[in-house]
Amino acid sequence: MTTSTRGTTSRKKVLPAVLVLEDGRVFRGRAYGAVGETFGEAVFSTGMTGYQETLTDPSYHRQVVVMTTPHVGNTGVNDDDPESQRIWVAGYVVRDPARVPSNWRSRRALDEELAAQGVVGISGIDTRALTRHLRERGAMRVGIFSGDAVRDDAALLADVREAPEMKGADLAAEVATTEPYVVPAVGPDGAPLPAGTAKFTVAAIDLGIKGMTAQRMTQRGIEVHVLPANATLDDVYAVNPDGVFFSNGPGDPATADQPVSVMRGVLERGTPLFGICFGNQILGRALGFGTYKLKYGHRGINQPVQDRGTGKVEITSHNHGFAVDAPIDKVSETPFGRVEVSHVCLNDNVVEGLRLLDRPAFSVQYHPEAAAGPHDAAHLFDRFVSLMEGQRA
Ligand SMILES: NC(=O)CC[C@H](N)C(=O)O
Repeated sequence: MTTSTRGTTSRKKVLPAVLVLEDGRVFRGRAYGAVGETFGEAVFSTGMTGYQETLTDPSYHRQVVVMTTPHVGNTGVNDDDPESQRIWVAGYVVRDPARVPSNWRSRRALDEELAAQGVVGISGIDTRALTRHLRERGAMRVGIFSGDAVRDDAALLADVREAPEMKGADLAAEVATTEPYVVPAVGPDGAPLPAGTAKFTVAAIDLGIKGMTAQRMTQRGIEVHVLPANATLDDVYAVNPDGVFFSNGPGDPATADQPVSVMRGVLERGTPLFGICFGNQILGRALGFGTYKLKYGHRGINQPVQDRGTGKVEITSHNHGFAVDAPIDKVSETPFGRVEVSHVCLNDNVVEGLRLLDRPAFSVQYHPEAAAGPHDAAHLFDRFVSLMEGQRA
């Protein structure tokens, strides 16, 4: 089996493709995007819109994303919506791709973009049947093969079963920046403020950060110092931060020992702290809770989450396959004081947020930055600002 997961040849004509799940189920369709072969964890996303944001979210590294919405690519690809510099999904599965993209911002067709970036996909399969299968059996390894990569099913299955699993995968450093960089705060007109004039400085540990997350902070007068995934506590305090942020990211949170130890140092010092998604799982671990793999995860932009403090329900954007194992009905005592589960998913009672009662720290498992998704939870960035203001008062 080749170790490459990226195809190279772009599609000139309709070529056959086959999707093989590790439990032996096979779907036959057409090549979509790059032609070749790819492997990853098969997961489904229920987002009806926002495919560009999904494709470029670094948390999807090594995952093959199945879209439950049948029509994909209708608005083409623009230069405004990517959440990072490239497409990160390992493969892409759609039912019925747009034949003619149409939108005023569109620059290219989605299948051309996938091909240009070497991302192997498949179209024309029954994505409802595939989604129901993953829902029954759980997320599992998958391969997509097209063009010359199509061989007999048994050989393909053997290759799929050799691919690495998501459980135990340590991936943040593979997607995060290797060099620190600064995203300047912006004024009301969106223009960057001169260095040193921002209201707050935040050290953001990049475990796979999305572009919109930094923007939600810079719009609130925060100068964001993005640091590599392996940043130390000294690196964090070298930027003299008012607050520390831990981002989303790919892989199994059980492997993220370095960020967990940095976070414990931040909690000890009592600096305001906010975590999103992977950052929520890291806060869970820093407090002494475990994490576990969900059967098929939450992915999409229409997931109902309840804030247990206010009782309010937010419709939120999700992308997680792991979750924090904390009791949802009681306040827990931890080495950093009392903590409550602040948010739960109404579909399955999974922990969606943590809040410390004795320190200025909180996190959510979902995506308040949206992109794509509703803006119901954007106020959480204001909560982070309030914690930093409170620390100054
Ligand atoms: N978006 C994220 O940060 C995902 C976190 C983690 N990789 C998970 O799958 O649960």
